[in-house]
Amino acid sequence: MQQNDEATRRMATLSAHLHPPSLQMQGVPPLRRENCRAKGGAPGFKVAILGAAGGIGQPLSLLMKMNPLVSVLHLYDVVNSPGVTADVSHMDTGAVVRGFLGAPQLENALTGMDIVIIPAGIPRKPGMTRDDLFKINAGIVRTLCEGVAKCCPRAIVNLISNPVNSTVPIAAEVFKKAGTYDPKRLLGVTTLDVVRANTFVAEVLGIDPREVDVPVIGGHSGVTILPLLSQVKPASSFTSEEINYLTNRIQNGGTEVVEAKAGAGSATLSMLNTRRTYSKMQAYAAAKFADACLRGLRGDAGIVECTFVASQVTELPFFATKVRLGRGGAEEIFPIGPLSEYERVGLEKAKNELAGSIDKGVSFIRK
Ligand SMILES: NC(=O)C1=CN([C@@H]2O[C@H](COP(=O)(O)OP(=O)(O)OC[C@H]3O[C@@H](n4cnc5c(N)ncnc54)[C@H](O)[C@@H]3O)[C@@H](O)[C@H]2O)C=CC1
Ligand SMILES: O=C([O-])CC(=O)C(=O)O
Repeated sequence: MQQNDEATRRMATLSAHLHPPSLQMQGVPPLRRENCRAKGGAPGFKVAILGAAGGIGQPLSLLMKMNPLVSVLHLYDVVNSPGVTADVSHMDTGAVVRGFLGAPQLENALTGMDIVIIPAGIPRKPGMTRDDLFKINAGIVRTLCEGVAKCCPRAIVNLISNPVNSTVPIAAEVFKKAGTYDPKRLLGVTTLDVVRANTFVAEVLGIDPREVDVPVIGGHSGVTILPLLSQVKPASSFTSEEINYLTNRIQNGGTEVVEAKAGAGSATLSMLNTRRTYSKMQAYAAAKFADACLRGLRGDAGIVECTFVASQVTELPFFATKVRLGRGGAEEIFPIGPLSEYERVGLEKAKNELAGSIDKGVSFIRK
């Protein structure tokens, strides 16, 4: 019996070689690819990246392929996913990689996934706001989330596509319509705001950024990005000049990169930040946030990250705060905590702008 299994596995491996991922994507269905997992490959989670051939998608695919918690990695895009898939699939790490190209292959890309990461959509050019991306990205996110609702309704969704303040409400409405909405499983990725805040605060304090933890609440655009400098760890005090400088720099970090790239896109590399380590190996853990979700799914205790999520901490239906990630997604949402007067003023501005962006997303689906 065991011999038969081994023979089947070898045949499937050979068949996979004769029909590599790039060919299968042209219509040849994968032949029992589950038998092609590297021998001894650890069991893990199934992750799909939608928009895998893009500026964020490509390095994210690389890092997810290196994440020991991932056993199956599906790379979907409307262009160039065969090349990215062939390339990434040659890495000698455990995850089995499969590629999917274009709308007819979306459902296969999504079926059975535990986590779906969505960086699909256009990025900003200088002079644009994130909201200027709504026209194109809203429709992209709607279609992809309809696929999620149909094919992997229990998956945890990490939504990266901008404007996050509107695309998360869009996704929620799509899932509500389909009857699959679980607010704990829909997470807008705001980790980059925390990453920037940690970096810029560390620069001011003259300490290692890995030792700094700055909660960033609200949303992911301009004044909706509200760093809580009064809650920085290690406990630190700042002059009002420093508070102004840091708040503005953190709120405009994305624009700083868009302008420096001068038309060639927005932040991609800093999206892939991680500062964790796995045993002896440096953790190439994709976006820090996806890795945190995977550790939550595994059942690790004490996984806390900021994310834009359905929430009751303010009167708004969505708000970014620290949450505890677990097997069910955002299992606990932490309160904002005590604010300085400067932050209280900032919170009102953030809520005003967020309310409009959330409504815009909701009406896009309800109209
Ligand atoms: N949440 C956050 O912190 C951040 C969000 N972003 C956002 O992430 C998005 C992606 O940025 P980049 O990777 O730099 O852009 P990019 O243009 O390099 O890549 C986007 C990819 O999405 C693909 N795509 C377009 N329509 C698609 C569809 N219907 N289905 C699947 N894939 C599709 C494109 O073919 C392309 O490969 C942008 O909206 C950007 O604003 C960027 C940085 C940070
Ligand atoms: O600014 C942009 O357009 C991309 C983004 O969300 C960021 O870098 O925070």
